[in-house]
Amino acid sequence: MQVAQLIAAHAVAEVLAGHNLTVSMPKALRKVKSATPQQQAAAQDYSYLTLRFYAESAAYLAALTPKPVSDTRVEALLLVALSQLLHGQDDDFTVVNQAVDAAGTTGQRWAKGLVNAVLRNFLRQREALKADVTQSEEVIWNYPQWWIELLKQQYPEDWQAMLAVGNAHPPMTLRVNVRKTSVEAYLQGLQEAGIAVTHLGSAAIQLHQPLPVHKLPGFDQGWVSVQDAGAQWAAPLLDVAPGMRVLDACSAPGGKTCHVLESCDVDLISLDVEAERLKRVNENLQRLDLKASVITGNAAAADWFDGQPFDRILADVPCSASGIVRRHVDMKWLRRPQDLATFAHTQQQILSNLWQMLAKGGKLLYVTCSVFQQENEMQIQQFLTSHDDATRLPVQFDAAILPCEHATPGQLLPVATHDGLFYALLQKH
Ligand SMILES: C[S@@+](CC[C@H](N)C(=O)[O-])C[C@H]1O[C@@H](n2cnc3c(N)ncnc32)[C@H](O)[C@@H]1O
Repeated sequence: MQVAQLIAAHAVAEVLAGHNLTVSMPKALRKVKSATPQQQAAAQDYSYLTLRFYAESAAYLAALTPKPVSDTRVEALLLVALSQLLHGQDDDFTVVNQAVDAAGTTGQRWAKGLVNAVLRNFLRQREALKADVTQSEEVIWNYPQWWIELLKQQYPEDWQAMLAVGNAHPPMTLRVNVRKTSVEAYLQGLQEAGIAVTHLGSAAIQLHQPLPVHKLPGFDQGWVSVQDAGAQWAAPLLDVAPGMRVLDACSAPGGKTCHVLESCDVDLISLDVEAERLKRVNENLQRLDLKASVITGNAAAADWFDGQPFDRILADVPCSASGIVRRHVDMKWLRRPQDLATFAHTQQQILSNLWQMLAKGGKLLYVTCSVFQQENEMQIQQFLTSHDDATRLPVQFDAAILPCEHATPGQLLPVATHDGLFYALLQKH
């Protein structure tokens, strides 16, 4: 899998230079056109592994090299191999040999010798180095220190569990499209296909092992979608009724838009600022046999609005994604503490603008996939102080319907069965 290590190194180097993995990975795959699907999948796994345990691998690398590695791709290759040696499944000597071969293709003549020396020294000195390397919290938890401090301050009881769950593999959860089939019939189909699952409640079914979607019974026919169980709270909390005029203001790729439409016949506008991402909304609507008006527009502006107030508005606003870091492992290293104020400002602008489009008596559901209170509770408190026509309604997570462990008012903390999300329901009077 030297090819896989090389692709992962390309992707990791890009992330460390400040680019998202969702952009970096396809770019890295394009660089090595000869990669087989198996090598591409392994490259994806290696890049996730490396970014999940980046602080630890980087600390070992610093301890093993007297000065920083001058070539960023060779440095990334070493980080990939060290992560595999620390946390991967492959045999140590295979990892080292493949990394040395991969180094030979980087065009740096010194790279093979360096990679060989660093990795073999690691295998020899691993135990001796461990005590020095694993001193800091950054290395113990594999998060930046500011992130650890913020969670400690905001969640004194739960911060360790939250950090640990963010480093675990995310679950793959399905949502049955109850317009096309029943949950019972779909569970039966999964059993017949030999796919082991747990029915979490309502339309949410968790796979014991992730699968490519096309291997799921009826996926192409729209019987089922992939959606985290925590995200499946949005549609019921929005409390829609037939015929209502509904806006999903930040809708792409359309998970919540489709869930709302599966649950009720409403007149729904699916808005997003990114036209490219809206293509996914259209694909999902088509696959699931659902209808919405899909519009490109800015939720913080009104140039797309026809002046008819909405009965319900879903504002699943852009955020730090700190509640879904196990799915976006690059975010731990790309986010900066000052980003929270920027997100909070954008969220406030979107919220205030959408509020004007809500009918009297209407409800707005504010959602983030963040655990940071600047984007959540503090945001809503600030909104309520400046909008005296707003009442906050209780958000009732009923564990008998869907899992909601560790829920503080509106805040689902990330746990094994669901992501970390925040919900606030506001009514206009
Ligand atoms: C958390 S994602 C939404 C996920 C979606 N609700 C779902 O369930 O599939 C946030 C979305 O907000 C969009 N967005 C960011 N800023 C926006 C703005 N000013 N107006 C509208 N959409 C925006 C992003 O393009 C992104 O698709």
